[in-house]
Amino acid sequence: MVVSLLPYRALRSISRSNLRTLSEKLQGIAPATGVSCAMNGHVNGGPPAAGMAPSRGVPAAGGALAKGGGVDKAADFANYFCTYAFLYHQKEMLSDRVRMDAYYRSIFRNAKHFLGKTVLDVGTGSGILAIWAAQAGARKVYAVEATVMARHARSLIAGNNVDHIVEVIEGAIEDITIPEKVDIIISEWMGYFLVRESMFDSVIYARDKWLKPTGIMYPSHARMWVAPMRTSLVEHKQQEFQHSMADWGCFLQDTSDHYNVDMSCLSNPYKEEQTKYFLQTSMWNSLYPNQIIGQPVIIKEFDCLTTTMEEVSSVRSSFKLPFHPGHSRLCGFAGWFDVHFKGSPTDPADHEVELTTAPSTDETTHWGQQVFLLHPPLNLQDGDILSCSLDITRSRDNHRLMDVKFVHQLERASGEKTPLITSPYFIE
Ligand SMILES: C[S@@+](CC[C@H](N)C(=O)[O-])C[C@H]1O[C@@H](n2cnc3c(N)ncnc32)[C@H](O)[C@@H]1O
Repeated sequence: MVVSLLPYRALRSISRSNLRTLSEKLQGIAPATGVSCAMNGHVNGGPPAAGMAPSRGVPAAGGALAKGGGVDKAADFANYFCTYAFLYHQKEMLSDRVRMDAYYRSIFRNAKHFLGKTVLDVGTGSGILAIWAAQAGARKVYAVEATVMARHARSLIAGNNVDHIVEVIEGAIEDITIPEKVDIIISEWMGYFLVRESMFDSVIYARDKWLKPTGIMYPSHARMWVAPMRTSLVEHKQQEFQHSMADWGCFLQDTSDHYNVDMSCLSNPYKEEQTKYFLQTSMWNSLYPNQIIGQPVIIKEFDCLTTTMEEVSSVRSSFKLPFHPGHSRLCGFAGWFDVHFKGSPTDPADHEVELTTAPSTDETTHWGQQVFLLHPPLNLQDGDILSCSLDITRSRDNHRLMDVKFVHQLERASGEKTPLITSPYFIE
């Protein structure tokens, strides 16, 4: 397994401008392997350098799906769970102040929900949410963690004197059993653009099996957002792609001259591979609000109490993106999410709390935003509206990664419509 030396979560402690510079540098130096963890880490992790394990959940290429279509548990464990077993990785999440403050406030400002209640923490990691639930007055907390991080959680929980309340259970939520149904399910399950990692599945599974009919979900709601954006990354990625193809040309020549083999029949598959890697894979970025050039729209809302597996496994949405006046170029789309802690309809929160991962100058999160670049960018005129449909499904080879299809068309103020464009992307 590849362990990240400079995981991007750690960069929370680096100033925002340094983070940007580092991100850009690293995006420029990683080799285009086209496969494996290195590719995932480079493209999506933004800051992590080539060969480093990608960040949140780390699904590597290589497939977590078994031949029959079900999840291959061993591969899933090796590809997805592996990094969550490292303290450095948990520390990066624990250092995300926006994330931490939101969960902390949601629990302690709504302590009435926890007082004397039973709680299930799905994916307890270090045990932080379970500890807070106990400190807020829970009678019993079941803290379930699939990886050996469960052992660290156990000692952290004992070290904070709540081991008489919190019981750590090492195992996947799908495989374990607890002796009773619970009043609250708490979990931090959100991946990039909300759905990457597919961990919400496990929370839904836990809810359907272990939550009392009167139970409450923490968080209770989640939303996915999309907005039009501008960025110089379009040129940057185009240049990288052109360099890579020029290098392929030299390689063909050298191989022919020195080794007498004509490799040109591989040119098309190579180009396809590089196109996917440089131009079609969405990127992690921490955008400034002024890079958003139109009104963000909510493309999907989930009520965590009622959402089904089917609803999360494929997200389809049609929407219109209006632009702020004065922008002449659309470089792509930014995607992010927020979650809310509102309690339940029968037992609403005293204090609703929001955790947002929207572009911000100071309230940045380790999730950042996912950027989907347009190659080439679209020329805009004032009054244009982009009519879009978005289709997010799970990757055929790895259910924790996503395939995205954007279909879009400009509607001019004059009523004229440009041809429909279909752009495929991959969230890796
Ligand atoms: C994003 S981390 C959150 C950790 C901790 N709750 C926090 O907020 O800092 C998600 C954790 O859930 C665990 N996890 C993911 N899916 C799980 C499953 N199906 N069963 C048990 N644990 C799971 C991962 O190993 C990881 O430690």
